[in-house]
Amino acid sequence: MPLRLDSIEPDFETRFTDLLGAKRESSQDVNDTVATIIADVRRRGDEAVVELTNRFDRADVTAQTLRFTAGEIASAAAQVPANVRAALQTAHDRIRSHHQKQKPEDHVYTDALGVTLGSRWTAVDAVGIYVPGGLASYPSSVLMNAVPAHVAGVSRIAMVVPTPNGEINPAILAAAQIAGITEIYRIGGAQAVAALAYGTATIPRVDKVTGPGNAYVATAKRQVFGQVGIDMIAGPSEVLVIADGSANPAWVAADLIAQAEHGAGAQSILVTTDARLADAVEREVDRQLTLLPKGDMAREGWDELGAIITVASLDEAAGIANRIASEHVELALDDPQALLPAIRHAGAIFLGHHTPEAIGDYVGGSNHVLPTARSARFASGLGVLDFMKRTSILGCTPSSLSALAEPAVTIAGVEDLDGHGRSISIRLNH
Ligand SMILES: NC(=O)c1ccc[n+]([C@@H]2O[C@H](COP(=O)([O-])OP(=O)(O)OC[C@H]3O[C@@H](n4cnc5c(N)ncnc54)[C@H](O)[C@@H]3O)[C@@H](O)[C@H]2O)c1
Ligand SMILES: N[C@H](CO)Cc1c[nH]c[nH+]1
Ligand SMILES: [Zn+2]
Repeated sequence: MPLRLDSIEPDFETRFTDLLGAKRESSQDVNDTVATIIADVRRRGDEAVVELTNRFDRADVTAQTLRFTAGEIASAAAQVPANVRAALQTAHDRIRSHHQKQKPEDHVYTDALGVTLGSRWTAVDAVGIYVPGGLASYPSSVLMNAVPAHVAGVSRIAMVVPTPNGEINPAILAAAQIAGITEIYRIGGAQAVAALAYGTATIPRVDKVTGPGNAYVATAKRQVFGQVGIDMIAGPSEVLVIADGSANPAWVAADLIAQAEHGAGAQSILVTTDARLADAVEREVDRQLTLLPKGDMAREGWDELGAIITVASLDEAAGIANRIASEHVELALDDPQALLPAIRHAGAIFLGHHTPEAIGDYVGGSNHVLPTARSARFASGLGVLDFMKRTSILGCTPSSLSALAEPAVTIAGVEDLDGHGRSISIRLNH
């Protein structure tokens, strides 16, 4: 049973706070397990990666087979039916055209004192993209990671993907082929993140690791941050649907189930102004779960972390959505534009009855790698800028240096850094 809350109940705040705390990206157990795995990979390199991969994925790899060969990629991709390839190509092209619009421009100008100021964008040299593959397989996540990296101009893209029982969905490799990825390793979990961050004999280290994954992957990214860059914490999926009486309960239920089926830690929440809709959606979820092959997994998620919250107004619904800061927020309303400005914290917002979140997972064109676990309060979804960095440019002439010297030397003095002051004053009148 999902949690049922009504904002007029006296204990609402306490129960809502419990709900906010319920979805923890990583428990102490996961933190400890991940720290041990990372330390092991740093110490023993390939040997640890192979051992952990065979233990967690039952994959039967050796250091020699960690990397897919060009022949393996080509023959797996060739097995993919033409309609699947065409669908992946459509997704690729739409993601690419949207992400091309995110490319930032350099700018340089000279201010009134004659100081040249500017910002220059350059790509990260080498990135590791994580494609999840434990409970489900995600060809779409190959594209969501690889396309913005290419658009940014990254020269080396190394992809990792777990192969449970030694198997890979050929569509993963077809997506990689479409996206032009050739360096692919059969590894997942914390050991893959550690190998990318620290490097092994077989897997050269990268500068940044991106991509979604389960709690082990999200925690590993958190732990290697600093050694490498990371995009964000993109852990188990979430959706929050804001609906009023205009919503179709069957459609809302289908969207809640779609996130719950991502498995462990996935969370689906409905916030509605209409008590009758709340009851109808709860009944619909139960009915539809019996129709799905993966209904059991989705039911587990719905029972464990699902919630239906009844509120008095759409403004109140927006306030609750902002406090939860969900990965996805759907506005299942006749006039979604009216509420849009009020939603400030969300990884992605889906407008109106005809925009199910799943269309964004695949072919909408926007990125599905999005911040989870309330990190949308401060983080954004994956995009071209995640694969670039900005360098500032500064240039003084003799006269602009003279004009700025006095305040600069003064500040150096109050910081008691005379060497700084001297490096400025030594140039004056030259
Ligand atoms: N936020 C996003 O943008 C986004 C996008 C797509 C998918 N997702 C999420 O990605 C996740 C994919 O999870 P998944 O499990 O299917 O694949 P995964 O690739 O993330 O994780 C599989 C790996 O987890 C590790 N693992 C599993 N159990 C372990 C244990 N007990 N100890 C140590 N390591 C262990 C193994 O190494 C395994 O290879 C889902 O939670 C889904 O919601 C998020
Ligand atoms: N909803 C997931 C997180 O945004 C992404 C995904 C990929 N495939 C299906 N769903
Ligand atoms: Zn999804």
